[in-house]
Amino acid sequence: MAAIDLRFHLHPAAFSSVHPSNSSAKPHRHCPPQRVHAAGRRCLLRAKSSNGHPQIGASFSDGVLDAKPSGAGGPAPEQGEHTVSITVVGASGDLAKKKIFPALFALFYEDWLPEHFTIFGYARSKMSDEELRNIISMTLTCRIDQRANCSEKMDKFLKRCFYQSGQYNSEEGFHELDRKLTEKEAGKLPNRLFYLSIPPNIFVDVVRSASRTASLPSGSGWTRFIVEKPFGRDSESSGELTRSLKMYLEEEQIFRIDHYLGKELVENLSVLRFSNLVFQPLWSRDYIRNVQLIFSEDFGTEGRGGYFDNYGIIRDIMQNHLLQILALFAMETPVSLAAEDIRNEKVACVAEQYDRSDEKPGEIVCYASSGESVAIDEEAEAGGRGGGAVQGAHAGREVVPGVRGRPDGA
Ligand SMILES: NC(=O)C1=CN([C@@H]2O[C@H](COP(=O)(O)OP(=O)(O)OC[C@H]3O[C@@H](n4cnc5c(N)ncnc54)[C@H](OP(=O)(O)O)[C@@H]3O)[C@@H](O)[C@H]2O)C=CC1
Ligand SMILES: O=C1O[C@H](COP(=O)(O)O)[C@@H](O)[C@H](O)[C@H]1O
Repeated sequence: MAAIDLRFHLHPAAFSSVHPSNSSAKPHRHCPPQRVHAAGRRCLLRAKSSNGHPQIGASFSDGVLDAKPSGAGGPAPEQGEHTVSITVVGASGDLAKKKIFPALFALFYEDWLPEHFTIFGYARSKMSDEELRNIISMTLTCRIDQRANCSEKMDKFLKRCFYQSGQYNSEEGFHELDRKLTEKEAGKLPNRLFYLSIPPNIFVDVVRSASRTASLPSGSGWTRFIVEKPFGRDSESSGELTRSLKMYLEEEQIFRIDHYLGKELVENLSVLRFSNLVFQPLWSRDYIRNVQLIFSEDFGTEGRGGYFDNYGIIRDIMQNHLLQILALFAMETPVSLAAEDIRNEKVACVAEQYDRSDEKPGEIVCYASSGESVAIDEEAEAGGRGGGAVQGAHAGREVVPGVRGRPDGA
């Protein structure tokens, strides 16, 4: 069976400016991390997101789905019962089935969803509410610590799930969705979230149609959109995507998601680094010789062939998921855990790799599939070899926009 195996190799010299071996070279900025303690639950890092909402909160725990008045779409009313409607656009797809519905169920199971909520699936495929429920129920698991009353909870959850079929680029389907959402909101103070679980080439169509017909009027609750990566295939198309989205939305309404940042192991990386006196002094090129971030899947491209042909596996997971982990691993201590400060340190760290590639020591080496090393370099970029698909056991050279490096000895 074909497998995908990408390695991200970080040379120790990457630490050189980040953690100078001569500690007098740069004053060390100390910032103890703050954590949010959710009663009875694990500790979460508190980080403010770039659009003003708490970063963890932006993943549903506070201010987003608990329907407190906040966010774009006008101030939500202060009093009365609130309700939140979550529409998963692309509900028939892989991500929706594998991750989004199970994640929503996990939130429901742990009582993180507000009392009044409704979930809608939206896609072109024709299906009834019952058919959607059947599909969803196959992937729901009680993956949480306590599994008590799991099937009972699943039934309750599924009863709150509905389906609306429609096109992405026409307003008709979204009109009908709006009608059904209004019916379910039943006079409560509404808030609406649209999760775009669709290929990126139709993001703007959906935002245009949904914002015109199914978003809440100003003065009512908020309307927000979660956008999945990839955010374009290079910086030009990424800028174009943002400009297009902003024709219909305020920045505060747009939430860009990288689900790797929500993985417990990745979240814990910051805790491990900045909360441990044992590790802090050791986290430098003096003590770490080699770091490899390995992305490995034990299955083939499955339904992703067309997508990989357009974007490539490197754009799919490397210049987002793996680069984020690399940055969290190698960045200098941020002045605070506000998202802007973390982002600034990540950018500095990645820019450092870029700047140092001419001096040889800073390097990012990528191995695709069978272990063949893939240099991310300017020469490849100039040659225009971008975005080839990684399928089966062999991979071509690919270009990561804005990142370059060299393999050992090159
Ligand atoms: N799959 C994953 O694990 C992850 C995916 N992502 C991102 O999430 C998004 C969705 O991914 P995924 O669910 O895998 O994608 P899918 O290819 O499964 O597409 C989702 C749905 O979109 C509709 N669709 C697919 N292709 C087209 C098209 N060319 N034109 C119009 N509609 C189309 C289909 O629904 P219908 O025909 O019923 O309308 C499909 O069920 C992508 O941006 C991807 O990069 C991010 C992280 C992980
Ligand atoms: O973003 C993506 O990630 C998944 C892998 O996610 P994981 O949480 O299962 O590790 C990958 O399969 C998909 O192609 C990509 O778009």
